[in-house]
Formats: sequence, structure tokens, C-alpha cells
Amino acid sequence: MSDPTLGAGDAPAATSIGQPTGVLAGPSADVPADVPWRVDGLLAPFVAARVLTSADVHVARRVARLCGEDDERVVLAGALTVRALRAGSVCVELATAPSTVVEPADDEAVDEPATGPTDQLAQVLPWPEPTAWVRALRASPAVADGPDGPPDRPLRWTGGLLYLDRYWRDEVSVRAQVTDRLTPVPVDEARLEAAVHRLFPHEDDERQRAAVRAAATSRLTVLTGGPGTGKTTTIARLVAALQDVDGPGLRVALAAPTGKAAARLQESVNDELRALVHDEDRQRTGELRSSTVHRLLGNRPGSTTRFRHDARQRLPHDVVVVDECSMMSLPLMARLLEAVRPGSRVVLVGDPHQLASVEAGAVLGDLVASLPRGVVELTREHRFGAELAGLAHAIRAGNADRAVALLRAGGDVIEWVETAGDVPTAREVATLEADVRSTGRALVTAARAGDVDGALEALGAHRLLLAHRRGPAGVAHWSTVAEDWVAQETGGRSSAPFPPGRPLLVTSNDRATGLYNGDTGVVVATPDGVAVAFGARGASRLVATHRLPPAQSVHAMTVHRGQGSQFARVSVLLPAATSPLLTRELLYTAVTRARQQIRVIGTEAAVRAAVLRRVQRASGLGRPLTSD
Ligand SMILES: Nc1ncnc2c1ncn2[C@@H]1O[C@H](COP(=O)(O)OP(=O)(O)OP(=O)(O)O)[C@@H](O)[C@H]1O
Repeated sequence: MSDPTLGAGDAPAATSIGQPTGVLAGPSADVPADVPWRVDGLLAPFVAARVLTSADVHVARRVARLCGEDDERVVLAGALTVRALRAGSVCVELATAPSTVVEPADDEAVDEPATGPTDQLAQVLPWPEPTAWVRALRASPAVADGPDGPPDRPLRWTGGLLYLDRYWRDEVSVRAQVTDRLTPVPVDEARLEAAVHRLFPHEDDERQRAAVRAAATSRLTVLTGGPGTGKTTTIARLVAALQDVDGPGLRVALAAPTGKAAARLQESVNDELRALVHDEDRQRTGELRSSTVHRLLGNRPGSTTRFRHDARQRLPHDVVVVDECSMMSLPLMARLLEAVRPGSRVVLVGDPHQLASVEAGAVLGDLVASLPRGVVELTREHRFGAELAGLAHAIRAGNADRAVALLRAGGDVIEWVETAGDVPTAREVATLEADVRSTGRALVTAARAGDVDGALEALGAHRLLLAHRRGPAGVAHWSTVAEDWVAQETGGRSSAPFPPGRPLLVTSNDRATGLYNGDTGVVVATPDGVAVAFGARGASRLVATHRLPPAQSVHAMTVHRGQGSQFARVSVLLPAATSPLLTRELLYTAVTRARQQIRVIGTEAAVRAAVLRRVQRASGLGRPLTSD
């Protein structure tokens, strides 16, 4: 029988770390996600309106039944909570549910839009009367009422929010760990100041110096900043400073939520460490290794929620630095903080303005919003030109007028193809087509000639990003269009499995080759047949096609997929203004993937909608924390 608490064990996991679709695993695995006719009663219209899937309902019904609950209003609230997890929220705010749940919960739902205008949907659905609904929840045997409610119920009602209990406990855990870490660490101030000024000698580096001071004097520091603001450089130099102030011999762990991000972190931190000016700093820090957070915590076979290192068996490290924390889910952050020794330092690094984890929680953003101190934001862009930085800033600030003005002004760096309708015409995508054709030609020409560096440079020269996977503004459609353009340009489509010049996206992590989900490469001709080139100009490597982990052609990708990568030029093709995927975070992430030039294709309404619509992720963590 299933564990009705959906809590401590690994099964049935309402959702689980590392499995974005895990919400639907376990109890609902036998039920297709989309069979509305199997749901009746109060919940049927919610399924018909695509607010809930029948899998959401099935999980909620099953949990309620195990607790002896048959009130459909409680089942509805439970199903909305399961649905909220699919949409990245850790809980549901019941009072606002009728206006917030009209947003489809995921990409699947929006790729096939609901039949009617979503704002009208909320009004026609049979929402329970709010006061009676809350009363029913608080009295339910399936619901723990308040923070002191029974510990063995699957749902928890607190502060107007309804959680699956395990997520509430994860939030409580993160909150407690963070609060405990707010007490300052005593250090030799003079020594710290000397290290800080030695490592960051320039006047303009004050924010980076502040970050090192914060990391040295507290047990939790959050370091934020957009791309190229010096986060990685700061990580390297703060490790050097800590080795000086508290070392040598401090045990330092570097980690990131994905394999690809971890590999990139290791490479760039070590590059920065090798570039340290002073011999003693280089000697004290040596080479650092980095791993995924899962690996750092010690994966246990068959479990994605429990690790070898936890509150009983903590990590041995004195300093734990985690990069790309915007991609950390709430459960993973809870497990990480529980596993770090209370006296050790934690440094969380990332860009909270980017799209958050596909799993539940936006912990980095919540911490930035709630921490009374210990958050340092780096703002000086070292890699970006002023135009791109200005556009990214306007988007981040939610200034739609400014974003539109900057796009409209255009120039060498910014191009806006302002389309007349939601679906661009052939004329409107003419500059995109020219770009895809010319980079495709360069890619194929270099790849056929066995010019690995040339092919990799062409691979990173331009990337088409989209919000959706399917539909008229989706990756599937535009990949085909782009592939056709390239085929026309390069003598037709090849039937070979690995034609030179084909760009590939690796879709799973693979220890044997050291390739990670999200890595991109290109097929190149070599004297020994074809192989796939990965890396960058001057730092490439070839992988034989028979050793390649699962991969697919990549002529276009979702903005989510593009996270963690940058390209010389980026084209982002926006969906209709009404698409719920069109958010500030999405547009900011897309624009900041570009190093030199950005092209935005879409209507003014779509640009404005994107800048003004923020990703809404319900959680209790964003509320202010105090150190007392
Ligand atoms: N204080 C500094 N003075 C001069 N150059 C710097 C400074 N800090 C960082 N840089 C340089 O700026 C560039 C970007 O820095 P870095 O890679 O650390 O940024 P980042 O925020 O980690 O970027 P991303 O998010 O893209 O990884 C690098 O070339 C780095 O050497």
C-alpha cells in the first residue's frame, strides 16, 4: 500500500528531485495524463478546462481515500497542489487560485491551448465557496492544520497556503538552516582586508571585494549577477582569500545542479585560479574539482530524494560553493543545506532573474528576497556590450517602454523584427533565414573539410531560441524550417546518420565520454571517418559516433535549454502575447544568451507582455527572514 504521507520515503514520490515529471510518477503512472472522461463530479469541469489533468485528480483522490476523506472540495484543493508542483510552485494559495490557475501548468498544456479565453474560464468553473472550502480543508483528516498540525498527513494548510507536506517540511528546513547560518563568523579582519585588496586591487572591483568579505564573515552568502558580471572570477578569488584567512588546507567543494554547469564551473574556476597573480594564492588553492550537487551529496542507487550525506552524516567540507543556483529546486536545496556542517560556509551563486528550475521552487529568488543580509549583487558587465546590457537591464527592471524603445532604436547589436501578426511571414523572417543559411553553410563547409575549430565557431555563431516546444512558434516547427534552409544552402538533406555539419544536442549525462545533457557538438569529417566535435575553438575534442550518448539535431532550442550557454548571435522568436510561457524571465534569459547581437522576432504586444509578466511561483520562503 502507498504511504499516505507522500513524505519521508522515496515512494510514492509526489515529485522527486531530478525528475521533473516525477509529479506524475508513482500513484498515477498507470493513468494516462489526459483522459478527462475518467473524472466525474466537482473536478470534471476543471479537467475539461485543462486546469487539471486527470493524473492530478487521480493522485489527489488516491491520497484523500487513503486518509478516509471523500469531500470533493478537499480533493480539488489537493489536485491543485499537485498541479502547482507541475508549474514549479511548491504550494497553492487558495484565495487566489481562481485567478492564478488559469495559467496552464506546463508547456504541454500551452502547446495545445485551452478552447476558450483563459480569464473567462475561471469564472465558469465551479469554485467552492472560499470560507467553507477552507473550513473543509482544516477539518480534513488528509490535511495537517497549521505548522503544529499532525506530522503524518499528506497535505498541510498554513498561512493561506496548501502544500504537499513534504514540500512544506523542505521549506521549513531551508528556513531553519538559513536562519541558523545568519550569525557572523569571526575572522582576522586585517588579514582579510589584505587578501581582498591583493586579489581585487582595482577601484572598480568593490562589489567583488564585498562578496569576498561577506563569504569570509558569514556562513551563508548569496552572490548574484547577470552573465559576465564576474561571478566565476569571484568564486575563484574568494576561495583563494579563504585559504589565506582560514587555511591553508580548507576543504572546498564546488558544485552545480547540472553536469554541464558543474563541468563549466570547474573549467572556468581553474582558469581563474591559474591566472592569480600571486604565487602563494595559486599554491594555497591548487586545482579544484567540481561535481553535480547530487554527486556531492552522494547519490544512492534507486533513490532520487535521499543521499549518503545528510544531517546525520554531513559533508566534510569547510566551504561549499554552488553555482547556477537559479536551477536549484527546493528539495535539493533543503538536502544540500542539511548536509553542510553548521560551522562551514555556504556560498550560493546564480542569476535570480533567469528562468528557474523546471522542478518546484525558486529558492534563489526567494532567498534574495528574504535574507536580511549576505546577498551581494555584481552589476558590472565585463563581457557584454553596453547595448545588450541596457536591454537586459530594461527587461529585468520590468520597464516595457524602455525595452520597446531600445529594440525600436536597433543598431548593430539589437535587431527587432516587429511582426504584424503572431506568426511571422516569410518576409519577416528574411534576416533570420539569411543568418541560418550563412551559419549553416559555414558549419557544413568547415565540417566537411575537417576544420574542427571552424565548425565549432560556426556552431556557436548563431542560435534560434523559442519559448514553446510545439505549435507555430515552437522548436519542432522551426527546427524543420531551419534544417530545410540549411539543406537548400548545402546541397540537400543527407540520408547519412551523421552527415558532416549536423549540429547535435546531447540529451543525457554520460560519464564514459564526459558529455552532459545540454552539451552541443557538430559532426565533422576526420581522416578516420566522421566524429562529433565538442568544446570551443582551441579547446575541442572529438567523440566517435558509436560512443555518443543519446543526442538529437539542434537547429533551434527552447530558451530553457539555452540556459547556461551563450552564442555570438541569438534570435528569439516570441510566441503570441497571450502565451503564458512568455515571461520576463524567459525574455531576459533569451537576451542574455547573446554575446554580441540579439534579434527579437515578434509583435510589440508580445514584447510588452513578456516584460510585464513575471513567473509566478507560490512559496512561503520569499517572506522576510530575520536573524533573531
Ligand atoms: N574584477 C575584474 N576585473 C577585470 N575583469 C574581470 C573582473 N572580474 C571578472 N572579469 C572578467 O570578466 C569576464 C566575465 O567574468 P566571469 O566569467 O567571472 O563572469 P560570470 O558572472 O561568471 O559569467 P557567466 O555567468 O557567464 O559564467 C571574464 O573574462 C573575467 O576574466
